[in-house]
Amino acid sequence: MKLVKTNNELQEKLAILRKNGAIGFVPTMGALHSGHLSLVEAAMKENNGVVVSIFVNPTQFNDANDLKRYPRNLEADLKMLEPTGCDLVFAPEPDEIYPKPDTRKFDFGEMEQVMEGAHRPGHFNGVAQVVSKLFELVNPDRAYFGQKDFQQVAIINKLVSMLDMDIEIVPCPIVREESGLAMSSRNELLNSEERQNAALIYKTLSAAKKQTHEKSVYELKKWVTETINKNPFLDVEYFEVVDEENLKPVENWSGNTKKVGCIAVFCGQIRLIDNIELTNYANRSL
Ligand SMILES: Nc1ncnc2c1ncn2[C@@H]1O[C@H](COP(=O)(O)OP(=O)(O)OP(=O)(O)O)[C@@H](O)[C@H]1O
Ligand SMILES: CC(C)(CO)[C@@H](O)C(=O)[O-]
Ligand code: BAL
Repeated sequence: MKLVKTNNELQEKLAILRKNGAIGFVPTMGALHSGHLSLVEAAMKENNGVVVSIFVNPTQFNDANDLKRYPRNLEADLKMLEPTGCDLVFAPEPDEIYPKPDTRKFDFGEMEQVMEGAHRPGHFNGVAQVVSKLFELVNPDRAYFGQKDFQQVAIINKLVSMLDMDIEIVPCPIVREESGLAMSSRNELLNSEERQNAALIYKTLSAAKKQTHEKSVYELKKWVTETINKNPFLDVEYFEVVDEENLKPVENWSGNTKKVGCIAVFCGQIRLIDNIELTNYANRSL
């Protein structure tokens, strides 16, 4: 495993790696955990060379405090990555990615006007700026993204089609702590009491999944929000039920496409997201 910090070094090593065959790419913001490692493992299975990037991208943060306190620990990240056998770790400084300010504006239409897009203005524009830049630099055959960031996967799919990039986007399942809490770098910022209470988020989503036959979408949204808000550590920012394919909020359970419940919850100062597939009529034997 080789650490590279500049684009020149990256291109030099990539030229050698590419001779072996397909390149898999895992973009991250570091503070790695088993969720990230599952993406790297998937990439290792399906490609001949694997590149992981570690870059806390300033342009996707809509909250300056969130950026300031975002956990960073390159040394620990490299220790975690070593046993995966990945080939290259690209950990650039901001100037390497943004030699001049990136003023590009991406238009994802309605897809970015809900959930994370609505509550984190400019977030997906920043994600698109950095991911398109990283895709240009790494030029991978496949890129791996976690379904914890459910809306992000849809945005990235749209990005590659908008930019006509020949990159397969591979969505990977959510990895959870034993308590059910979705693994997230931001979990490191929770104290132990907060972390214990945050487990209620997934517990409630799992219980909600069992109630779609007896509650309307409206009733379920109300129940999830009230159940979580009863916990003094937690404050729901949104719980939305959307169509898996177009991310449009749905008002009833009908239709053939999957419905996904997506949530953002403040646990103290820390904002956590999670989601669960609520219905899958396509696979249900009626
Ligand atoms: N629990 C998880 N399971 C699967 N994939 C995950 C998980 N957590 C993060 N990922 C994925 O890892 C990639 C890098 O994410 P990122 O570095 O932002 O980590 P993170 O844990 O999501 O951090 P945070 O949510 O605190 O920003 C993204 O594609 C993200 O969806
Ligand atoms: C894709 C990504 C690495 C871009 O900074 C980030 O949004 C993330 O970690 O999910
Ligand atoms: N994993 C999403 C990155 C962010 O919260 O900015």
